[in-house]
Amino acid sequence: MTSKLREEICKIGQSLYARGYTAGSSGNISVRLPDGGWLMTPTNIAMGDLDPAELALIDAQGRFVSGPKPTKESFLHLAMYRHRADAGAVVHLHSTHAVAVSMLEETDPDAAIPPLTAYAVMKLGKVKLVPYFPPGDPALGDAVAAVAGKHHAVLLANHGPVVAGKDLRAAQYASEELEETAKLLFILGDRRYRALTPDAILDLQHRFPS
Ligand SMILES: O=C(CO)COP(=O)(O)O
Ligand SMILES: [Zn+2]
Repeated sequence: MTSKLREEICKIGQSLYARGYTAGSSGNISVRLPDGGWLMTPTNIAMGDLDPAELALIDAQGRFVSGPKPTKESFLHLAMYRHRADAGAVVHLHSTHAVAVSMLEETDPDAAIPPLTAYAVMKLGKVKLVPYFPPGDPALGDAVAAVAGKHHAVLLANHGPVVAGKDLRAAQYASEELEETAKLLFILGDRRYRALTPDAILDLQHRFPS
């Protein structure tokens, strides 16, 4: 069970890295274990270089158990889980277009990604913009904790998205949807566009309850 999860974390990390969803040593992944603990990616490693035997194990109390030193954003992941009992995995990326959206003055802090497509609405809900704090700063965890109960997808200002899902695939798919929707925003640029109407959004929420 754990070995399958370890392989899945690395496979998805490698896939995200290979397709340019996060670069350098940025990004991290965590998965909740059946015993209440977590597997987390190590700090300072490219997602393309993840090794199933080299993941950090954290216990149900959030204490480091074994493996390499976990991501410096471990408290940020734990903040998401603490406020989302349904979350089985969290993905954090520095995906380029989403980071760019996080810096735009015009970005709505309560709905950072507009409802451009059905999948953006279905996979993300309303994306909350969280103010800037340095990576690894505990204040970042507090800021995410404050909004995690209402938002499973948040965008850290001048940094990148943090997305929780019921399992790792769900968190991956939602993270990709966030980046692709941010990319659409820039493709549209200054042109006037039609986003989904409130009625269309309600209809999607009814058809695809999260
Ligand atoms: O994205 C990152 C910091 O925000 C990467 O940090 P880690 O290498 O510690 O996971
Ligand atoms: Zn980061």
